[in-house]
Amino acid sequence: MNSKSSTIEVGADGVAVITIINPPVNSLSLDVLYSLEKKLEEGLRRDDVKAIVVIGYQGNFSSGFHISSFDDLQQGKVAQPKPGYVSVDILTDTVEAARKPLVAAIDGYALGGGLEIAMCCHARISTPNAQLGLPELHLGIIPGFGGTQRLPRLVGLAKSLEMLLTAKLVKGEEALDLGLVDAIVSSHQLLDTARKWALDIWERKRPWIPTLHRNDKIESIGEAKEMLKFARAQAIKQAPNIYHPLAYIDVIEEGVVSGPRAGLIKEYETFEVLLRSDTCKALVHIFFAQRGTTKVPGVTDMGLVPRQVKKVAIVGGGLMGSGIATALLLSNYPVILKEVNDKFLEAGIDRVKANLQRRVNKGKLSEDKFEKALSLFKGTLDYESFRDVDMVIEAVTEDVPLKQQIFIDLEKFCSQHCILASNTSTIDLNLIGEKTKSQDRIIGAHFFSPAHVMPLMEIVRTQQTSPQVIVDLLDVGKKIKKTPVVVRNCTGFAVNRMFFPYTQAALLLVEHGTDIYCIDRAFTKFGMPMGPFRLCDLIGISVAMESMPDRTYKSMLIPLLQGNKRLGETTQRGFYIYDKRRKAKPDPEIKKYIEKARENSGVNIDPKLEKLSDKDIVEMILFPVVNEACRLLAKGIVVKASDLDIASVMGTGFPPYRGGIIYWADTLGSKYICSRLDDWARMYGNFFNPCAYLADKAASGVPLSVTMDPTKSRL
Ligand SMILES: C[C@H](O)CC(=O)SCCNC(=O)CCNC(=O)[C@H](O)C(C)(C)COP(=O)(O)OP(=O)(O)OC[C@H]1O[C@@H](n2cnc3c(N)ncnc32)[C@H](O)[C@@H]1OP(=O)(O)O
Repeated sequence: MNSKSSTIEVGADGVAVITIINPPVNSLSLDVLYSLEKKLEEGLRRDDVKAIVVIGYQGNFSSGFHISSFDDLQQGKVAQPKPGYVSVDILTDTVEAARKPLVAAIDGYALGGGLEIAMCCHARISTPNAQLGLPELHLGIIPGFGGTQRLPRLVGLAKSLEMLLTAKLVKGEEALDLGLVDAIVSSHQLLDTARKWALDIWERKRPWIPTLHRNDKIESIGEAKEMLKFARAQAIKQAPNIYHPLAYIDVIEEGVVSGPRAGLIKEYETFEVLLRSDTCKALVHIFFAQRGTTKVPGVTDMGLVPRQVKKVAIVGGGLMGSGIATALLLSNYPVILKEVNDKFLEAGIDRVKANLQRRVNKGKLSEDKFEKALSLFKGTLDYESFRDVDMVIEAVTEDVPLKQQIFIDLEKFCSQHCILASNTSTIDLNLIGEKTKSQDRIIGAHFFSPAHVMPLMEIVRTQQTSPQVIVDLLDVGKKIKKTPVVVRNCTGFAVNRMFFPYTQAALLLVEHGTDIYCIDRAFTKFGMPMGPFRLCDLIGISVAMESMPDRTYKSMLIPLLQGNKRLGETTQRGFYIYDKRRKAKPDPEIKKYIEKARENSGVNIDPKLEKLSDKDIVEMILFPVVNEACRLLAKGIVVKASDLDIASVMGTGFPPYRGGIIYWADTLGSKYICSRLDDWARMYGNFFNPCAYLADKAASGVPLSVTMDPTKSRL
């Protein structure tokens, strides 16, 4: 059997079973599609075949078009079928219009092109655990095999808009309620039921209506137009910089107004354009970069098998500790939470309960699962119950002697195989473990607040951390649905290292005359969820990199604000003022603080910086971030540039459709970035000095993402 193909097997009942094969998730490469086309034609031609069942190999229907082929198609490296060939010629005019019924038997994933093939069939049978959806939005494209026309005809416009514009997947039961599938059966009954269903259609015992011609679910033109108008306004509001959400609406509208055939044509024409867009290229980069974070040379390529972590203990029930405990409980890990006294323990337990309860209130967790999570959760005031845990995550305040003592105690009480992790965001892990002999099993598990919500986890390894422990933590990370980025031990790791220059550059601009609120606006226009000052108010002002005085801009504004208890949202005042509903409003009073800060630091207003364009604001603040990211690459803190792209997107809110910090920088070119930093360094000081890595890349014209041997770094 070719691992990228499809097979056909005709049974004595006259049903041909066509299996899509491309493990692990049966994505549709051009090879697979061509093979599928041949098998479909064979099934339709053969006299001994009455009906056809389409199924995916080993429990997954298909995860859709093969995303790795996008690059080849974009660059014209492969001969591709004429536009619309798959969508119209094959799926619509051959499969859907066939004189033999086809039934899709869906288990596992039926996504993108996979679900589109299933929707062309005359019925769909699914298992309860199957996941169905059209997640093309995340790739900067629209479906290209008829999904924008068939989904609304199966589930109605409102639901299809929701599924398409949020890339939402639905499970078997919901798919049945919606009308996306026709029956739900267990995995072991799937094939038999689908065969029987196909024969029933052939014998006219069940309806045989092509999906494209169904009109029982789709709204009238008038109603549809209203709904699409609303959806269009929402899409513009939510993502003004990107076009493809609007393309969904335009293409659906064409189908509603001019008929599904016209909709299909507009769909594939639009698909072809979007496939070649910068947004698609950046989002596909993010797709693979995200999956690439778990591939760490010298660690994950050594054939190590993750050991099973059955029970976890958390030390410290504050905001971070309780968030981490929540994340673990939600993935069914038994968790012990340790605190120093009854009062703190109770508060920690209450935080965890409140986190879980909020999920129940939002409909994201059933009462049963809430009870199950709580039954796995225990509090303690000593280390006695730590003897059988497989992993401990320390999450106490950033206090070196305290953490050192905790690790001494952990070494005493935990078994020898137990992973000893710290959630520190600033302290050297070697220092934390200095007083133990367990350096090989000490590792950083740096979560971002709120830990049960934020998707990123930095896994920090020291020179001594064993690869086995890294592999174990990567596995736990996957199970609790975090995207891990493995970093080496250094000040601030990857995310905070990039975050420091971000806030400092913003403060430098303000002290030289740029308006705070103009800066924040420029960043929301750029695509960040909020600007640097609004973010500072939300998370509290970050500690400067004292250990790097050569590139620390010492703002006088921060101490002034802190001195007046303007600490951000928590005190209802910071760079903004906040009402009771935490809505931010610019505060004219802030001017007084800025003037005082200028006076204290002896900085004058620079007329050029007073009226910077949005583009210049973004560059003056983000190029120092790029510069710091280059230092991380030069030092080998991360193994590949794409890890920083993921860290920036998931840790700092960098817009994914710009591909992450280094990807974005490479679209502008290192030469341009370096020359601008050089200019600013001359005008505003060392803070902007380009590092050797960046300067080298600029001189040689090599993209920043091409990493060099860290041992040769001049940093
Ligand atoms: C014309 C059409 O309308 C256009 C399309 O169909 S575009 C494609 C639409 N489909 C998608 O966007 C689905 C993308 N895939 C996913 O979301 C997830 O992979 C999944 C939910 C299917 C599975 O998730 P999970 O179990 O966590 O496994 P995950 O690690 O992501 O995937 C397993 C492997 O399959 C690969 N893969 C998954 N779907 C793929 C696809 N559509 N194309 C190419 N590779 C794919 C992954 O890159 C990964 O490869 P690796 O092991 O070398 O890193």
